[in-house]
Amino acid sequence: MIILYREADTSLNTFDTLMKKPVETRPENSVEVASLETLEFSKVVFRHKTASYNAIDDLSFSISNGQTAAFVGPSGSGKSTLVKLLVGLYAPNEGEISFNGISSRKVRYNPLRRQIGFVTQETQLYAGSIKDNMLFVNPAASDEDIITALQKASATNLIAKAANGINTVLGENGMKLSGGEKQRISIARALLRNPRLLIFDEATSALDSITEEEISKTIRNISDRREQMTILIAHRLSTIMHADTIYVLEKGKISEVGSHESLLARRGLYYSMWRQQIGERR
Ligand SMILES: Nc1ncnc2c1ncn2[C@@H]1O[C@H](COP(=O)(O)OP(=O)(O)OP(=O)(O)O)[C@@H](O)[C@H]1O
Repeated sequence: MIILYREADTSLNTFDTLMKKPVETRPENSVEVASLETLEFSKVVFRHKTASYNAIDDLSFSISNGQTAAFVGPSGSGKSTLVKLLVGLYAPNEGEISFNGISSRKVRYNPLRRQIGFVTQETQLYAGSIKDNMLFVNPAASDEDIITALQKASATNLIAKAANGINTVLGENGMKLSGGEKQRISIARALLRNPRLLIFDEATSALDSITEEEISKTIRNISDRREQMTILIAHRLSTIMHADTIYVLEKGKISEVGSHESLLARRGLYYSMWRQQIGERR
């Protein structure tokens, strides 16, 4: 886990830096999606400029409010590229991405991005209080909003042991947090946006297996509340097995789709990844 305590005026994390990249240079990007309820990829093809193959190849899926979709697959199968397409950092070469049925070629991305909460394996907190770290994403949030978000992220023990509650200062001269505690703050921060879509991108990959299990449970509780759409991206299948639909990616294509049980019954790539990971844990 990479932990950075940054100055308050720098970006929160790499993804937020990326999210700030302007994409609304075209006048046709004028339609605002007020409350994101559905997301659809339809036969999307994307090729990096320097590549001779498609990173995303004829990919179709859809998700609507309350549902959880997971994407798994070997390194290089296109998981990161898919997320970048989703938030408009890349535009499809072919096919269509739509939000509430509106084409990505027409939507205004900045209001859309404000409805997306993102948790990565890189937890970046800056030197300031827990509250400062939370307000960064939603300056209008009240103390009560912050505490509710921390509760949903199962971070109440952390607040109970912090000397000054949410006003406790973090960082080199303040309270030191474990990897799991930092990740809980990161999850609470994503929730404080009241996101319509939550993306957990390898959110437990940098944690030891006991902490991973605890954080996975928290992620599951959050997605089980069905208050938003949830997208899980992970190598470790224990983190995603509860998803409504699991998509197995191979070389940019969906090779298998289904629930955990149905994919195990297929005895394909998902099954072999599962067998391998169970073996590693023994
Ligand atoms: N900027 C880029 N330029 C050229 N090719 C790229 C670029 N980024 C990714 N690729 C290629 O696109 C394909 C998909 O990569 P991507 O990073 O989306 O995979 P991934 O499943 O997220 O991998 P990992 O699990 O290792 O993060 C790979 O073949 C990768 O080499």
